Amino acid sequence: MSKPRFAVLGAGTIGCHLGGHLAAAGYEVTFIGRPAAMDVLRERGLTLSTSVRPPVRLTPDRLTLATGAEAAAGADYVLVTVKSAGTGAAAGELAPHLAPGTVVVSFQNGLHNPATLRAALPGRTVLAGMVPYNVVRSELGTVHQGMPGRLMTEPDDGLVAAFREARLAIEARTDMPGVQHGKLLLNLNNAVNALSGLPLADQLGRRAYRRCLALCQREALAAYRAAGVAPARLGPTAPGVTPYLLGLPDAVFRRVAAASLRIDAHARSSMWEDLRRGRPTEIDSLQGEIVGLAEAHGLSAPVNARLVTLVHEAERGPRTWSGPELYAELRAARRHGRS
Ligand SMILES: NC(=O)C1=CN([C@@H]2O[C@H](COP(=O)(O)OP(=O)(O)OC[C@H]3O[C@@H](n4cnc5c(N)ncnc54)[C@H](OP(=O)(O)O)[C@@H]3O)[C@@H](O)[C@H]2O)C=CC1
Ligand SMILES: CC(C)(CO)C(=O)C(=O)O
Repeated sequence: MSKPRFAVLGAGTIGCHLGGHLAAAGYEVTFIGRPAAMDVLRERGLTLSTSVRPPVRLTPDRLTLATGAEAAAGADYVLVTVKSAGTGAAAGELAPHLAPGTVVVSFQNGLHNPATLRAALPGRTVLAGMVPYNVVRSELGTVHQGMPGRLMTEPDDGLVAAFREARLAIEARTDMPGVQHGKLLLNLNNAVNALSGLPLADQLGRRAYRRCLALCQREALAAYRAAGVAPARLGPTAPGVTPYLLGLPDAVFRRVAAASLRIDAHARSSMWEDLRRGRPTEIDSLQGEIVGLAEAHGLSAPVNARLVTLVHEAERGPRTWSGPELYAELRAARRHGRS
């Protein structure tokens, strides 16, 4: 049987990581991205690095590069890896070109991307996917995976087989809404990390920042309870226990969380990368979701709301926050119920 063909719509950090592994394994992959990003790949090729394996280098002649969604025509699988705010536009661009039966997989953070794609792409199969680990663009043409982890997707045998052949660990899940809500709890750290300006390992090693995340997660868990949402357990601890662990002193936390904190020194949240590049962030799809969910159920989420405000301020002019400063700011927001 012939190998399935792939297209990646949104060939940035995650798109290059996923598409690059598939291309390295001999799959036909069309990378669709912005002209400037595709120029870099055309000149430098693509390097996939980690701290644990030798890098994989794809020379430019091994990359099929495009800048328009029409290049996805003929793909069996289209991996959507644009930021959440770009999903509606990407879906509209794909719609005229995808044959019935094409499988579209959202490997994005946030809760609503698969639904947005389904609404715009009738007759195609849209699957929710999830990337649990961090990838950063460490230098031009290089994407670096900074921690281990297993991708997740709604079941599709062909997709799972191809990813596994490409050495992308992946698990088929039948509870993707729970997975997405569990991932959102982890993504509440994106804002804390972005405002800290620190690598993830360093930031998570500091109790004051972890306490900021714990405040966010407590509000989120209350909103989930009110909404009847059961977040999936994605790590060694149950979501309800995590805020407690986050508050432990540094030395104790390091011992307890050692297994889940195999994060190398390069790893940063995708929101940090957005702020660094002067791009809008996904804050409205992360903390913003918690604020909306809380309000819809008669609750408030002032800590998450304050972070929405702080990150929008940082989009206009970055500033970094020390852990104690940010924790004091968020506690004040909680006390006064303000954003
Ligand atoms: N990076 C990470 O470690 C992780 C990211 N994720 C999630 O994965 C998703 C992708 O993130 P990431 O890879 O970091 O984002 P990037 O911004 O690096 O990549 C997306 C790329 O797609 C481009 N793009 C947007 N719309 C289109 C379009 N219509 N046609 C062509 N290109 C387009 C963007 O350009 P432009 O900026 O000009 O719009 C950008 O270059 C997000 O939802 C993120 O939260 C999940 C887990 C980890
Ligand atoms: C992996 C994680 C949680 C943190 O880097 C992420 O999803 C992101 O950066 O967007």
